[in-house]
Amino acid sequence: MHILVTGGAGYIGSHTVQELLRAGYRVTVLDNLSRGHMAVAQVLDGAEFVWGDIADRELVVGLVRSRGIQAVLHFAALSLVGESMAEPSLYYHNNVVKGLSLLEAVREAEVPYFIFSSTAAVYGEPVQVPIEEDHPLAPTNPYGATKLAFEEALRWYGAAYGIKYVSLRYFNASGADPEGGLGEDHQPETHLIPLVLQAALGLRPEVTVFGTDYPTPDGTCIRDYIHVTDLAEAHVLALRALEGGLVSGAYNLGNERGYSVREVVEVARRVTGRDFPVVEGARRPGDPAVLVASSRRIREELGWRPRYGDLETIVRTAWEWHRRHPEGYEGGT
Ligand SMILES: NC(=O)c1ccc[n+]([C@@H]2O[C@H](COP(=O)([O-])OP(=O)(O)OC[C@H]3O[C@@H](n4cnc5c(N)ncnc54)[C@H](O)[C@@H]3O)[C@@H](O)[C@H]2O)c1
Ligand SMILES: O=c1ccn([C@@H]2O[C@H](COP(=O)(O)OP(=O)(O)O[C@H]3O[C@H](CO)[C@@H](O)[C@H](O)[C@H]3O)[C@@H](O)[C@H]2O)c(=O)[nH]1
Repeated sequence: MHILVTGGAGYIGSHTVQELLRAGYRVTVLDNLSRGHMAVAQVLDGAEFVWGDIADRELVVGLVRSRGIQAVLHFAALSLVGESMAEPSLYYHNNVVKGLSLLEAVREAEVPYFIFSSTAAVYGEPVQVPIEEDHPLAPTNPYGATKLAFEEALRWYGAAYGIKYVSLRYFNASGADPEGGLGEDHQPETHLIPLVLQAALGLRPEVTVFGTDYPTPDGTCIRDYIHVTDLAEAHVLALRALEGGLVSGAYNLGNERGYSVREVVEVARRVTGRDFPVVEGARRPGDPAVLVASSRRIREELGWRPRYGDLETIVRTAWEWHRRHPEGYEGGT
């Protein structure tokens, strides 16, 4: 089966392309490189890379028809909570307007299967933890709102046009390919674990804790960190399940265990054996206090089992990559 992966030059998309290739799928990546890395193509040399935009409907329809594509895995998006609060227009345009254009191309070319990268941010501030899939959907930031808008469009397109889909609601993706070829490299970096590791490498003077007055045991935000390879494997499972007749729907993906910002810093100090300055700062607008998943549904229905579930392992795999690629992909693969 031939798969189109949008955003496959980015962090989670590239790790998923690797798992798809290992599982024997043929893969074409579509990425406009607005946030991704051409160097990923050297690591994933079994995949075809096409430089283009998801909103280029003619290009997408042409790729689907010429390659006989049967499934689209849609990672391409802007995905930073803070940036979305400052620039909602960017987020509505890229994630919703361009996303809908992609969906139109998928409908026109009659692609049967679709997997969407959704997010814990669709839930907003949890009314109960761990969060199950039927938790109210009330995003607290434009990023989550745009992801929810696309999820809903997909649901209605699925019902009306017969597209079989899965929306995977990831919690905090982290870690790096344990075999060392792929890692996390965002420019600028805003994610906690790579920032902490860059501080441990001496590439940043300090780490700032965003908010110490949250209603949590140590006052800092709690998140559920999930290894990127475990996420990637969930896509392969979801794809196989769709091929086997799975009913469309949404699944959470997290480790069902929350860590505070301070706990992440402590784990990073232990794993790296290095100390670095940590300063306390203001809250970052749009951040919910606690996000912890229940992944019961995907475990029970698709048999998903995380292989790299504990935070030390997650941070260790990320550390291995950052140590070898202090300047990210631009420093060479
Ligand atoms: N990183 C996380 O913790 C996390 C958590 C939940 C959900 N997600 C979702 O997972 C997906 C991937 O996240 P990531 O961290 O790998 O992000 P990323 O920025 O590393 O990758 C996104 C890729 O999409 C590409 N892209 C963006 N807009 C495009 C467009 N219009 N046309 C073509 N390509 C385009 C970028 O160039 C980039 O390579 C996103 O949809 C994100 O919302 C991420
Ligand atoms: O310098 C920093 C960076 C982050 N944080 C905190 O660390 C936590 C994690 O932040 P970050 O790594 O930026 O991830 P999130 O903002 O939680 O968002 C990620 O996880 C979401 C799902 O939970 C996804 O939807 C998003 O795409 C993805 O970026 C948050 O509480 C931040 O406030 C800090 O305290 N200091």
